[in-house]
Amino acid sequence: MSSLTYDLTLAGLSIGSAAALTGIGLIVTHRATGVLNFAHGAIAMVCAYLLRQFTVEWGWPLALGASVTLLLVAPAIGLVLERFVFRPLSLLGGDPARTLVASIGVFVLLVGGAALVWGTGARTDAPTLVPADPWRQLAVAVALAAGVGAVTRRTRFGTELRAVVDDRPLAVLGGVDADRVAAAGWAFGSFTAGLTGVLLAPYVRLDPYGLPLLVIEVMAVAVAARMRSLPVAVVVALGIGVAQSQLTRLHPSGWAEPLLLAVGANLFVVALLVAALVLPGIGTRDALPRPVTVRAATPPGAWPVAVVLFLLPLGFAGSDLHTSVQVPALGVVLLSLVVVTGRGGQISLGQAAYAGLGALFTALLAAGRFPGLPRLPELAALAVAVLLVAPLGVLTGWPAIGRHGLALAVATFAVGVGVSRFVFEQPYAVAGLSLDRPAGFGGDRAYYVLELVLLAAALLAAHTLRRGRPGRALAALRDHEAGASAAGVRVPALKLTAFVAGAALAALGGGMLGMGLRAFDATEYDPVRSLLWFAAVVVLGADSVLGALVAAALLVGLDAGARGGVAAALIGLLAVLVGRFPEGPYEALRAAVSRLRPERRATLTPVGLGARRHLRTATGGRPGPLAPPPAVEAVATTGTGGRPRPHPVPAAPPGTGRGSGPHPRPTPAAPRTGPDTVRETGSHPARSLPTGPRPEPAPPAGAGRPPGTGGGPSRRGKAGAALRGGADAGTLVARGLRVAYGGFTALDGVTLDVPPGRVTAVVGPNGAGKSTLFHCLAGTLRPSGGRVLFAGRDVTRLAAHARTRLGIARTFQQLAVFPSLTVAENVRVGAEQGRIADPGAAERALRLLGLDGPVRSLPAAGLPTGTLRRVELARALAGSPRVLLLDEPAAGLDTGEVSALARVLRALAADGTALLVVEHDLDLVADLAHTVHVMTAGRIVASGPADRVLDPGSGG
Ligand SMILES: Nc1ncnc2c1ncn2[C@@H]1O[C@H](COP(=O)(O)OP(=O)(O)OP(=O)(O)O)[C@@H](O)[C@H]1O
Repeated sequence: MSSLTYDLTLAGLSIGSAAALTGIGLIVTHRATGVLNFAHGAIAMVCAYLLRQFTVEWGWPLALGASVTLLLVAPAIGLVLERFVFRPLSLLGGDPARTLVASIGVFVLLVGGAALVWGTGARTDAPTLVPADPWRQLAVAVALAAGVGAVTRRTRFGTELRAVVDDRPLAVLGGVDADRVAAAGWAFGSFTAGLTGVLLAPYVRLDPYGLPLLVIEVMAVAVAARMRSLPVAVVVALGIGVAQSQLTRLHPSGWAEPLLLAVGANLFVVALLVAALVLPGIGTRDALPRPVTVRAATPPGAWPVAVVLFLLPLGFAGSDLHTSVQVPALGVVLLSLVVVTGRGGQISLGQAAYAGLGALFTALLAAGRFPGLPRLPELAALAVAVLLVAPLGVLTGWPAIGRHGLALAVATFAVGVGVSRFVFEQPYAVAGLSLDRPAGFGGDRAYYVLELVLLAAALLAAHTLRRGRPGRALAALRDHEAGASAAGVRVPALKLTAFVAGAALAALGGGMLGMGLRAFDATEYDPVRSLLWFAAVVVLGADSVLGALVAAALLVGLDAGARGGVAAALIGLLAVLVGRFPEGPYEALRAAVSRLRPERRATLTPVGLGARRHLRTATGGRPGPLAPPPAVEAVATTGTGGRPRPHPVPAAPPGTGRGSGPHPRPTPAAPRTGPDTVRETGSHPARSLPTGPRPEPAPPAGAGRPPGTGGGPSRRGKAGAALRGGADAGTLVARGLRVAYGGFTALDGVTLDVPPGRVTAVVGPNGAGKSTLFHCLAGTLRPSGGRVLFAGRDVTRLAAHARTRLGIARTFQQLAVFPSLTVAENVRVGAEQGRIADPGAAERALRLLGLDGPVRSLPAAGLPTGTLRRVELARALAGSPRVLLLDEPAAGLDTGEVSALARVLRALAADGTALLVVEHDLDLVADLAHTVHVMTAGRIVASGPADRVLDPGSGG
């Protein structure tokens, strides 16, 4: 090996060792606690500053300073974080979105705190702990990895750690002290962070922003190791380190030279992009699309106050006015996060990249340096820049389609870092670039007026995106992605739209910021800003436009007078605490105030209680359609105290499977109830829904309609009838469906028909494959073999939302409502995204399910299960479906509610809808279904009319 190669390899091993340490720390913390610690780099930076403080400022011996820093302070930071930040969150359910916000909060808090204490300037006198000897650094990293590996594999603690990682609740039940495991994970993770910081500090710029970012960039190492394997992390870290070092020998020429040089110098960033965007999402706990925030209530009178406050700077002069110029611009940037994260529920840690691109493109366009475009006046340049940046929103929108939680956080952060390193910091893009304000708006006051106009336009855009149809779809996406898809929301397209709109808004704000400062300054759009802005918007109520404006004013105002870092420290502190107040900052404050005034507590009824109170009023004393009729209610409360247990599910062919307990015998044919009956239920549902015995199976669609068809929910009925053409129009068919999970066959050639006008039921013991079949029909699972046909069309490869739009609606076994939306809005989502745009459909569905009283205006959050089942069914019906798939619709309902549900379902079948019910409650199935299929071990083992299949005595 030539001496240059050898030297470069050594240098690379040195960098790689530091990266390996970071990877080890991140993985250990993640494994012990499930938290991807974004604050890792900030802890490293704080420890580096502390060691410098002890040795350089206070003159301590290096060994003492290093011991105190690494063995006392660093683990103590981890323990404090575990005890006071993350343990309370894990007690609240350990929602990854909230722990992510908290870890970003810690990052921002430490960075802000360090800036406050040590200033923002870079230090070049950090003490050298381990001389620039790569072998020693490598030895440290390898020894640590080996030590952790040995502890994990060989000790009791390691067993406990693995138990907690596999299943925390189960481990706790088994006597493992999960808090102790988490505390040890945090202490060790912080120790490695500290070690990384003190090792790196002498060789890089030690400043509050740069070092943390440098450390967090090497997160690629841990992501590439799937947050699990320490040896993989170490090997990847050393490999990238050495490769990056060797690449410095290359001297490419030609047009690609600057880019290749940038890639060579930023190989960890390239690795982060690859690991975050190409590899599948990390971890199993990252796939929770729960909202980061709830709907924030706007305090009364807040808007007029905000308007006055935003007009106030017009009376300022000098530096105050000059500083104020940043507020509207930052407000616009933060509005982009309100749309993407607040309303759409999509974590975006790369928003500064879009803001920066907005400023950069504006500057390039105004300077006539944008390839292929002429020089433009400033305002036109800003407008064109917004249009150019908007489609780049797919850079983060595309990963969001398949990623949630942590995986999405890492992917968007990676994009932000990539843009920063490969565009903003490259001389070829930004050298000699200046940016002026539009002609006529050169002065601060005039420019501020222009900004207010642009802010108003951005507010209008944000308002449009948050209200009305797109706003409801976005909120549905945020609240329950699968539910939104089932309601017909085109989830992938909507995510892309949200990110594109977010990119456009951020670009506008970024351009305004650049013009305000009269320069493109890359540090204004540093990836750390993304984290700060994200935290600021989340803590001030992510779905609140006003919150974004307040955040902008706070961020600019706090940092203007005092030392830099105050705003970051405050926002960080709030972000650390925000998970404790899931109801939102304003509500938390209101609740706190109310605790001081006990006599007013009654007015602060929690949503659930308030909802119930309203519900009683909503039904006006008369039971809704799914509420028990009085007689049943009396039995339910005085008799068995609940509904009778369902019969055991038959596991064998007919004639042997039915339980011996009493059950309602399938009753003889009754007069058919026509759709008119259903319509009448709009006003008096409980009384006018068919209460008699099960109606005769309706003839197949197209084979003639019963009298009374002309009425309707009946516009729906008519539309449905018009669309139902031939004999199999509207029939959902499964043909030879096969699904295997690994080597286990869950569906083994299942074939069945779900014809219009009939209730088809699937029953079977646990694990028979009913849910798997249901998922194949609904489009949430693609079978490995067989086909799903609807109205003669092959829909096997069609996504869930596309099937909904064709007319295949579904409900969920676990409720899938949108808690932040009102009952009426929940149902409207179904009507707006469904098969046919029918403005009256939502109202009819609300009436049919008895949700048209005051309950319609209540948020779904906290309503009782019975009501929410009605909401879900109403949402499905509002899309005017031709097929309705119901997964255990009776789960959680009491006897009266089940009877009422059965009446509604019968009426729907009578109206020509095809119904498939997967149900454990055989009484309900016997009462409702025309055809029953019995499943066992992935196969249908018996099929036929309900009375024959379910009743052993009937000799079927
Ligand atoms: N994602 C999965 N990975 C591996 N196995 C799975 C998965 N989902 C289901 N299974 C297995 O496939 C089989 C069928 O499951 P499925 O949930 O479809 O049954 P089911 O009849 O709906 O049961 P239940 O009535 O309990 O809901 C079961 O043995 C289950 O353990």
